[in-house]
Amino acid sequence: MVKICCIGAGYVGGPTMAVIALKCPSVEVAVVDISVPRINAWNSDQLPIYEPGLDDVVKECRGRNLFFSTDVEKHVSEADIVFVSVNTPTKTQGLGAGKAADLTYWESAARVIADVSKSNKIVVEKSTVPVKTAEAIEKILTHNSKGIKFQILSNPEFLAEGTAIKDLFNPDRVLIGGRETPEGQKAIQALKDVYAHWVPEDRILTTNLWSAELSKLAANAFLAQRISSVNAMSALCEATGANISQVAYAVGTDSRIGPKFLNGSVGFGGSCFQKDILNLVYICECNGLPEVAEYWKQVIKINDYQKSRFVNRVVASMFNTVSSKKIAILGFAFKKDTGDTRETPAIDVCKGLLGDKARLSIYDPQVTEDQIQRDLTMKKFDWDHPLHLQPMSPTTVKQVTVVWDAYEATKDAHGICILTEWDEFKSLDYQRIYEGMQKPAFVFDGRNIVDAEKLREIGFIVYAIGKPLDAWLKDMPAIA
Ligand SMILES: NC(=O)C1=CN([C@@H]2O[C@H](COP(=O)(O)OP(=O)(O)OC[C@H]3O[C@@H](n4cnc5c(N)ncnc54)[C@H](O)[C@@H]3O)[C@@H](O)[C@H]2O)C=CC1
Ligand SMILES: O=C(O)[C@H]1O[C@H](OP(=O)(O)OP(=O)(O)OC[C@H]2O[C@@H](n3ccc(=O)[nH]c3=O)[C@H](O)[C@@H]2O)[C@H](O)[C@@H](O)[C@@H]1O
Repeated sequence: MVKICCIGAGYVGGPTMAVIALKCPSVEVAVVDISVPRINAWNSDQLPIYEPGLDDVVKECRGRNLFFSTDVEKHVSEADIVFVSVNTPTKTQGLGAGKAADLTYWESAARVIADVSKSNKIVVEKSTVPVKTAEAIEKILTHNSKGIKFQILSNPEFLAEGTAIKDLFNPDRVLIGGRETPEGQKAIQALKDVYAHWVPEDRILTTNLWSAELSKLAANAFLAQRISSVNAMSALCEATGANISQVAYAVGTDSRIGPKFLNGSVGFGGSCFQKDILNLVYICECNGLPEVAEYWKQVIKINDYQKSRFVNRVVASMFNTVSSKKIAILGFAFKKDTGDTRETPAIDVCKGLLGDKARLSIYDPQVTEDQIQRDLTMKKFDWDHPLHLQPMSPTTVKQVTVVWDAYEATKDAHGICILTEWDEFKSLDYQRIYEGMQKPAFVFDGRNIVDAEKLREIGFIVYAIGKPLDAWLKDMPAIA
């Protein structure tokens, strides 16, 4: 029986391994992590991450051929294939701080593999890493091993949160990069055999190591670039009276461009787009390509611009001050169907409003008060370290309350900011909400999910990203 061990039981390691266990009953899969609470949660009824469909997959396999454990050494030493799916956050200190990927967790995982291995192994990079990481890992493994042979493969993950199980069941492609030697090709074939249990052969792409590593960074950069492109257009739409949904539809019907991923928004978030582009920028700079670095940097600059533009709209339209005004924040997660808040645009928007002394009442169906308080007090990039290594939040932001209902959040509020596209925000009773609010009552839709015309009929002043502006907003220009 093939034995797989995955180091890192996070958003990628957990769901990916659960699906491998489901689709390959003849393979034994152990997911290990240094975080005891995380492993305990994987072994309980309350999984550590919210992901539609994940509970059912875990329930079916856990205890059969899927195991979660903190005994990293035991499971690594027994495995034929070791996936490494630890976090690779942006460095906060030292060389490359604020840009380069922090490979501390990766390196410590590689050292454990080198220390405890007693048989040859295939080591699979599942984390997103800088190009050429495999070479560094090879050095750690070969310098510390006692004649044991390791083959390194790059097998980046393309799942998106909120649709992870769907994406894993039916991936656009699985990418496997390896050495172009007979041993390298044999390792590629062994990993291909695992995926071939459910992924059609023509969707399993094989490349050399560096192409696989770079393709992952490139894919995220292209996806984020689309959002920054549409968001840049949204600013121009507001200035000219064009409508971003109509423009995006007209552009996306060109089959060379395609309709997906063209929704204007308050900005992209999530643990990876910004981190991976910063990493790409750093690699370009290190390779003497400042023009290429500058090109990709712009994707992040537009994203930051979009978030501050949104805050400025809110403040400008409420008579240039939100001091002591209650603003309801609907949605804090970086997208719907996840409780993940890493790099969520809500953090920047809330901080911007707090900077103007607003009082915030926040509601998100999946994010806890503790998480929101941590996010609003944590330093940049700290959120991507394992929870037990994050600094404890000694202070709470007093002007913030977290409530468990959208109606409670909006009661007596002066304005509402919709920051996550949760479906339930589309069908709220906005008439009831309007009646309970201060007047004039504002809705700032950062996700274009409400029916702005209906809300205007109720009496709201509505701002929606990239849509023609209300007369009120036209009279109150926001300088970003
Ligand atoms: N979150 C996502 O949707 C996607 C993430 N990725 C990439 O996958 C990687 C992992 O991301 P996430 O799963 O989101 O991170 P995560 O933070 O949810 O999980 C990483 C886990 O690794 C554990 N860990 C760290 N060092 C360890 C060690 N030495 N031994 C054992 N466990 C260790 C941590 O305790 C943590 O539980 C990152 O490189 C990310 O860029 C790729 C595609 C999608
Ligand atoms: O490497 C990763 O971590 C993953 O990053 C993204 O997945 P994820 O961040 O989970 O979610 P997305 O659906 O890509 O959304 C990212 C952000 O962009 C925003 N977005 C997305 C689409 C769009 O049209 N407009 C828009 O603003 C979302 O609201 C969200 O804040 C990629 O889609 C995955 O392929 C990749 O594996």
